[in-house]
Amino acid sequence: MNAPDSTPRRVLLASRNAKKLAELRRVVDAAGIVGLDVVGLDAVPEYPEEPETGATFEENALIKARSGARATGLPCLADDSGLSVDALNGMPGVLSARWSGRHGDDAANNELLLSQIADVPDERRGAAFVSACALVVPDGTETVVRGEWRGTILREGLGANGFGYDPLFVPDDAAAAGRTSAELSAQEKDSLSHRGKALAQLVPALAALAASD
Ligand SMILES: O=P(O)(O)OP(=O)(O)OP(=O)(O)OC[C@H]1O[C@@H](n2cnc3c(O)ncnc32)[C@H](O)[C@@H]1O
Ligand SMILES: [Mg+2]
Repeated sequence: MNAPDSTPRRVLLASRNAKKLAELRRVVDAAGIVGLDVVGLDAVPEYPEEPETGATFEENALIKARSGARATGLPCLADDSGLSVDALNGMPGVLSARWSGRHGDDAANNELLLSQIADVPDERRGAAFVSACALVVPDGTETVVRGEWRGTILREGLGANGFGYDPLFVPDDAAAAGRTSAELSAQEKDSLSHRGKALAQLVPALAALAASD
């Protein structure tokens, strides 16, 4: 067991998306795991990142977590996530970050998505945010989990919190009370979101890591 005064175990969160990174860090911190020191990519020497070529969120999360663990020798946690729209057969899916052709251009991605489903009636505007989170430990242990968050896509954006497609997404949950994900507080989003649900399943593996030598 890790004695309370022993050196905390460093864990790398491998994301280049500052807002996603903040969510990952918040949820891991809120889990209150004693003995973990969660660091971002700015705390480690730069390493070449492999392209996210996987066909699934799980494959991409593993690509990111494996390359971080291999390059740094640290346990590495990565998220691959996106929005799967029913009327688009699950797209943008793994292409969510670059749907408009410009990686990370949230406004352009949202605008393109809205135009693509402009003719889709309200009752068929269902979608799910999906997050796969992978934890890879340099000894070879790999854990991959998935969380999903169902909701409906609006016809225009509302709210300024969160990131990505949040202004367009009204969660099905009664607790959201018809607000978009960009109108929820950080704590409300974490308690309902795909990322919150995925990370909750990783807490035992993270706790085991913190307690290991
Ligand atoms: O790969 P990293 O470096 O972590 O950062 P990224 O932004 O490229 O992340 P992904 O490849 O996983 O793509 C995720 C995209 O899906 C969308 N997305 C994921 N989670 C979201 C959320 O909670 N709210 C809104 N949009 C989200 C958003 O467009 C993200 O850029
Ligand atoms: Mg990415």
